[in-house]
Amino acid sequence: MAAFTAYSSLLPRTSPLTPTNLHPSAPRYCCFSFSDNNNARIDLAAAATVAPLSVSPLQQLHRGFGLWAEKPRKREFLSQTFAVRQLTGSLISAEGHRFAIVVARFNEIITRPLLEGALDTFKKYSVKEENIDVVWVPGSFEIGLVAEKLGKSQKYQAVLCIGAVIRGDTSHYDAVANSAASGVLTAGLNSGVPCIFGVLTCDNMEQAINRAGGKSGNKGAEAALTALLFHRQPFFLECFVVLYLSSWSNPKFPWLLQLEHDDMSFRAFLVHA
Ligand SMILES: Nc1c(NC[C@H](O)[C@H](O)[C@H](O)CO)[nH]c(=O)[nH]c1=O
Ligand SMILES: CC(=O)[C@@H](O)COP(=O)(O)O
Repeated sequence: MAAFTAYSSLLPRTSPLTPTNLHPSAPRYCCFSFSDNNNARIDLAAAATVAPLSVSPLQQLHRGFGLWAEKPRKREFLSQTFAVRQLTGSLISAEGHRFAIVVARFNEIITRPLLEGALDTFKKYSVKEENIDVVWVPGSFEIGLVAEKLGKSQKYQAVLCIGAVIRGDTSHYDAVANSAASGVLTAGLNSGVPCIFGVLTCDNMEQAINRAGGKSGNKGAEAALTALLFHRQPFFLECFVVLYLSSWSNPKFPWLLQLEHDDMSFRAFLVHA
């Protein structure tokens, strides 16, 4: 049970708590799936009870939004947040995690060292080579399309996007750079999987060289670190529960969502200030 900390990563792809047929008074059944710290997936068929938090001491204690998990018998406190929430990712070991990298061939002299920087970083954090898929695309303009497909495949914890857009004589630069940025953003939003923006947008080749392992570091390595950190954000878990609750509950009332399972119970609370 100790594996379920605030840093447990809920896989956002799962969790069909269907708000359509919910009523606050009745217990509901749902399927909840998340991973422990070793990323072993655990699927819980859980009974979800949703009830108003009418008890005022609880309300005072838990103002804001938070969640915790506990063993029914031990009441072991695992994670809880109060009105001021601090959500961080964890950077311990990413062994067993899978990542995809989409990399643009255009300006390969820059994108290849960015890719190598990313691969080095993944290796440092124990991501196995066989758990990394690299997909080459013609240019940065094409990255978003492929990133979205990879994200939607639900095979990866994050999709890292690498490219290098270098200014020429015309306004073409702006079109490619902006499309790459919005493509990667859209891929993340549409797939629910973190799509990390590791696309350089430089005024000249010198700036690009400096950022591909030169005097300004390696932005591919930095982007890989972001992928490692971001996919462990408990944010996904909380975000999901908030969406679920807010889709039907009356905002004037606080609610408690409780998911019961043989081994543990999992609760989220939402108390409007
Ligand atoms: N000029 C740059 C491009 N241009 C190519 C486009 O990305 C795209 O492949 C083409 O327009 C076909 O759709 N790509 C880069 O990654 N960097 C550039 O500087
Ligand atoms: C992305 C670019 O700006 C570049 O490759 C295109 O150069 P140009 O504007 O000189 O056609």
